[in-house]
Amino acid sequence: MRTVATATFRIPFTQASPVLDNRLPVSCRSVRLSSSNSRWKLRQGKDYFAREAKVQGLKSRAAFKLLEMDAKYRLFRKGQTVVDLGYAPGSWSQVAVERTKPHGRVVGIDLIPAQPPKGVSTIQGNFLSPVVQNMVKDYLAEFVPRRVTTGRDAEISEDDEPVVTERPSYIDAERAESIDSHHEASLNDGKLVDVVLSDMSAPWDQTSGFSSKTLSNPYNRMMNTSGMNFRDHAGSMDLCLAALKFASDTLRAGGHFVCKFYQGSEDKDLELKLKKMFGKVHREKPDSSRNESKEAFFVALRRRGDVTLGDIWN
Ligand SMILES: C[S@@+](CC[C@H](N)C(=O)[O-])C[C@H]1O[C@@H](n2cnc3c(N)ncnc32)[C@H](O)[C@@H]1O
Repeated sequence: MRTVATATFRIPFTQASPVLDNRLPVSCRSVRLSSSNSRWKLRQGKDYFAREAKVQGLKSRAAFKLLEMDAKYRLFRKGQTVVDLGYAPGSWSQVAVERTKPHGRVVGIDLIPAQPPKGVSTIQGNFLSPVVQNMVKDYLAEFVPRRVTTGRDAEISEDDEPVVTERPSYIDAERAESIDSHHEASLNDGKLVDVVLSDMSAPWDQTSGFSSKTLSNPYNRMMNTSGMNFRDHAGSMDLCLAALKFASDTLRAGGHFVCKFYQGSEDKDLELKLKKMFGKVHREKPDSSRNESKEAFFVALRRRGDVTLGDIWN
């Protein structure tokens, strides 16, 4: 698998951009009023994270949201399998490739066609469709090698803190390992994914610029909120629930789940569901997420292997 050429990403935690000048030149002011597209471009130009993404070769400023969450919760490890739902244009996938190399696997799914970032396998389709979800599962079953899990060995990485325990006898250790690995194998049956990410949000319908759209620069079709809070909230709940169902089928015990949502009346219910399936659940609003946006993220850590969808849906 190919890997991203960019070295390490820097995470700016403080919004160091200078105070923006409201007194724009007349030409800019007229552009500002002309179309939402131009407004978006103008805002991106002034945005610290958007500029920094360009400098660091990241596909979009969204990368910094995931980098912040990873810095706080250590979501990734070397060699993991990551599924990135709504990956386009691909900055989260870039982060996942970087953090899981070498030997990591990143699979991205998106509605719209986009150039996959280096090292990422992608599927184009509507993730709300069961056909597309099955396609992703088939892809994983075919291309992700089953991890040979011997007791706790497979979970230990060099990042883990050393744990000092009393050594059991050889026979006890063999017996415990066999029980552990059988139990774990049955819990992880068909579950091949270590981290499920979802940054999905419904793209705007494209109304202009059809002739100038390219695969490598699809971003302005992905400006993602309708401006109607309830519609954005309800749409994001559907996408999060689809992502959670998928995670329930594919995420290994101990795996992590991150999903974007637009805050509203139903997010508490989603949080309760997540709390039943994961050891710890955090609500996050990263510094790089725009203040004026109602977007936020659930970071759900350590999937409980014995909890199924039936247990959390009441
Ligand atoms: C904010 S963008 C994701 C940005 C991405 N995380 C990055 O870092 O580059 C949201 C993406 O979700 C995708 N999306 C929305 N609904 C979807 C669905 N039902 N199935 C697949 N992708 C979807 C959109 O096409 C869009 O590309």
